[in-house]
Amino acid sequence: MSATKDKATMENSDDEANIEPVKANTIDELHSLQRKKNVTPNKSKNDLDDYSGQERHKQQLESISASLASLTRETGPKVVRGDPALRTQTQRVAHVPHQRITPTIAVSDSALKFTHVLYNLSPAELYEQAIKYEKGSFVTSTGALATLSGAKTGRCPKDKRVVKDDLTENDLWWGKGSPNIEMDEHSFMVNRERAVDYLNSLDKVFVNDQFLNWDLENRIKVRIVSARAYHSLFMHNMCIRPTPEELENFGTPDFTIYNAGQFPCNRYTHYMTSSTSVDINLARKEMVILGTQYAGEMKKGLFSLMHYLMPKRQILSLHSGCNMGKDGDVALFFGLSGTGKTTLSTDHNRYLIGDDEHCWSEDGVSNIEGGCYAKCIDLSKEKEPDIWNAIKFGTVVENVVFDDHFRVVDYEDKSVTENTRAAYPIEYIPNVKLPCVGPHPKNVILLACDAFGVLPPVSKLSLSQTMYHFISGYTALVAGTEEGIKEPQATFSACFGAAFIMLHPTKYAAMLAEKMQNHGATGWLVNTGWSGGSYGSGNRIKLSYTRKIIDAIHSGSLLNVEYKKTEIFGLEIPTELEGVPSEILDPENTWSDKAAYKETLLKLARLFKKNFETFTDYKIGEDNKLTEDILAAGPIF
Ligand SMILES: Nc1ncnc2c1ncn2[C@@H]1O[C@H](COP(=O)(O)OP(=O)(O)OP(=O)(O)O)[C@@H](O)[C@H]1O
Ligand SMILES: O=C([O-])CC(=O)C(=O)O
Ligand SMILES: [Ca+2]
Ligand SMILES: [Mn+2]
Repeated sequence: MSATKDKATMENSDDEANIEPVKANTIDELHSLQRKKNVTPNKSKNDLDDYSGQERHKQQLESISASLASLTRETGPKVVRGDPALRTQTQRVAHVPHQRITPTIAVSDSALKFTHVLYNLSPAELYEQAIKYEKGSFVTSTGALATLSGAKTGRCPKDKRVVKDDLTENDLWWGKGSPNIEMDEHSFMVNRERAVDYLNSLDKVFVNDQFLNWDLENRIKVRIVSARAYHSLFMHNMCIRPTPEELENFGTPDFTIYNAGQFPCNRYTHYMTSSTSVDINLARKEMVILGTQYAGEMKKGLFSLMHYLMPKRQILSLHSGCNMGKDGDVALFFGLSGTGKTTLSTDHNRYLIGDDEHCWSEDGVSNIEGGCYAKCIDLSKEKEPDIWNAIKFGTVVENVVFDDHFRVVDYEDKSVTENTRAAYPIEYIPNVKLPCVGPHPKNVILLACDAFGVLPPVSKLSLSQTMYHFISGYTALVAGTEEGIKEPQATFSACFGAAFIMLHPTKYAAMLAEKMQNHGATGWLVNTGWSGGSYGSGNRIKLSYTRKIIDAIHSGSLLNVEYKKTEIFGLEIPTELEGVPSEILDPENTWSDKAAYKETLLKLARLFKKNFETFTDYKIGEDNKLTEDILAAGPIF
């Protein structure tokens, strides 16, 4: 060790004459040389040098200040760009001399301080912020940023509120089964003020200006104001990232999220039932988050917004994955959480358009997002190589456990939660389709993870069956996976995303039926759940088998095989499929106890029937015949 050091010193002294003297007098000056100025992506080369650059910069700060404005005080806070802790940075120079107002009686304490705005920071900058200031932030062995989302490790649908006003009273779906729990405008403003005051009380906030929807004609500009680098990096990955030019001309956002998740709502506020509240106000084009730091609330809040805005433009919003084959054949993958949208749309032989949220317009499909949000529990390199490899620098991994020294993530560890997640930019998947748009779908695949083990691994659906299952939105997961065997829990979630829809499910269903009819798409029901018995006696269908099934759907080969009809559900099932043992194609074969099979099948059929009762009074679109067909397409017993 010391020998090497001596050698190095000697070599250095030999060369000494050739070495330039350090261009700094102090260590701080040396550090300041490390960072090149004016190469931040959101400044063009002449920005800040010329008048228009300064003007744009000023407008941007004013816009952010307006976003953060209190509605009971007169003005927005004084905002300035840059991290208050970084003394040597150029950004520290306050470019807002015009805002130097003398305090008057109407100005509150928060208007006397500057709120530093960290505007569209890069992943590297956000890593530094997270590691420095947010407990539980670590770099993993593959370079991802591990974070903790706090007490909430999943969404809180019971705490979601939507403002009921003249605009939304008739438009939206309210009441039984609806995810839209009402609140009034005043209570929204109470929560908004609380969030804004909290954010303004901080030294710094993160602001992301980004886009939703790859369909340029229907792109939505969103601004996310948050207090955590974790939230900013998550949204950087999940929304569409603007180019420097697009950011410069961003202008006023169409929708703004105030994420004050560290701070609770006040339970004495009308309509609040816990200290968590996730509030959407469509008229104000705003969303407020209090009392939960789970980042998925932002992603799915924006999805709710799209479920309102897009149908108004005759565009169908879909809780689905989407990919495209080499020949341009597009498939949609609908399904509730954990049924395989991300896993199956990420397919090494196909182009990924998106894993979770899409739009289907007159022109075809488009992804709403700029990233993917994959479940990580039990993630394995050989089964899901593309997702595995996407967990690298820039990716946020939430609530995973890793070893103390090498920071190698143990994907099997559920110590924090079973809902561990990775959020990465979509281009981290090698065969992504950029821009994330495609032609009209050829196949519409409905995924259900049936822990009862009675649904066939694959069935071909008629249009009315597709609509019946789309409106039902069935899956069955196992409640507690640890303490012994528990009964599977059936979940019905209309349109495979009842938590996010805004209008009545039949509105989306009618649009889907029309689009599928017009474009000749085929519907399929794929069970990614149990086979050979219910949870406890059977096993989850091997992912490799499901992939073979999906391959046969994509290639069209499954259209040309022999089918037989199942009893009760009346599903058309293939008798043979290459690469999949024929006996598993009919679930009845895989149950040793035939009576138990029949009983479980009937039990599930009754659950379907009961769930559908709420929809029997509704007409699907203008077509009476279709409505009748859909009602007849359910289980018969
Ligand atoms: N046969 C199978 N088919 C699909 N997924 C399977 C299968 N067997 C096991 N899995 C596992 O099930 C999970 C499916 O999760 P995935 O992330 O794809 O859900 P998702 O539908 O995208 O849900 P969300 O909307 O919550 O993101 C993965 O962890 C995957 O490894
Ligand atoms: O929103 C989330 O937390 C995860 C998700 O994609 C879903 O539940 O559909
Ligand atoms: Ca997913
Ligand atoms: Mn989802």
